[in-house]
Amino acid sequence: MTEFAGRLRLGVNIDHVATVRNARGSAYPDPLRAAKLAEEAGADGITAHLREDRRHISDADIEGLVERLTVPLNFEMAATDEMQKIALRHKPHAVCIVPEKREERTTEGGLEVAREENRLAHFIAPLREAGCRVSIFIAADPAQIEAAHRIGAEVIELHTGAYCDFHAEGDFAARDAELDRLSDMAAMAHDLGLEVHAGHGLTYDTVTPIAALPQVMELNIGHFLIGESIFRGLQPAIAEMRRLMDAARA
Ligand SMILES: CC(=O)[C@@H](O)[C@H](O)COP(=O)(O)O
Ligand SMILES: NCC(=O)COP(=O)(O)O
Repeated sequence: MTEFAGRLRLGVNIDHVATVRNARGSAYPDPLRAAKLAEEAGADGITAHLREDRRHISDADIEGLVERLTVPLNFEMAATDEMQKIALRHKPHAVCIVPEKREERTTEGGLEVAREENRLAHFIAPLREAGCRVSIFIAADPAQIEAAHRIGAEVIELHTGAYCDFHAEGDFAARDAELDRLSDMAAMAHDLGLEVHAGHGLTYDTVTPIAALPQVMELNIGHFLIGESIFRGLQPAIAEMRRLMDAARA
């Protein structure tokens, strides 16, 4: 394993605890309780996506996380004035800028940084000045990585959704080709001085090759872990993901 491949951090995304809560409009299950359990289970951070439509995580959830977490909060948000104001109010450890469409079921594709470099450079500047580590959620595309670097992002998070989807569909040739692209982009981003993260759709079956990429410093994983927690509990589900990540780096 390459000398810079240190301990790979796990960010647990708790969006879909809120999805279950919102299904009935109840107060339970509480995403903050899940976050605290994830902390105890060894999560290195918590990720939460405050969507414009609040379909899962709410403004109150973010306030509770900011007040109660003892590990870093990675606040996922669209590049809108509303979300920028919320981020500047809370000043989370990290902000990850993600593409968002109300009609989507989940994040589709990466942020088209190259298409709106000037706007995004001005958008992230106050977040960086506020001390937030700014990450850009992008597809494995060199133009997007170069643009993320030019606008001053410190981190890029590579979208692993296509890789995971190809695996689930049994299209292993396409999966392996996407994995090669992710590997090449991780190396390119690292060589530019960007910190490299990855996430979306990762499961026990797909995490190992991504965790083995030496430039990747953090994985953000949520939907699968929350689903798996129904059967084995949240902390054991996290522990197994942690075990697989560590084994990939051994
Ligand atoms: C950006 C990303 O891949 C996820 O972290 C994001 O939270 C997906 O949005 P949903 O959780 O609404 O699917
Ligand atoms: N940015 C990816 C993330 O936070 C979790 O994505 P998923 O595991 O819920 O698909």
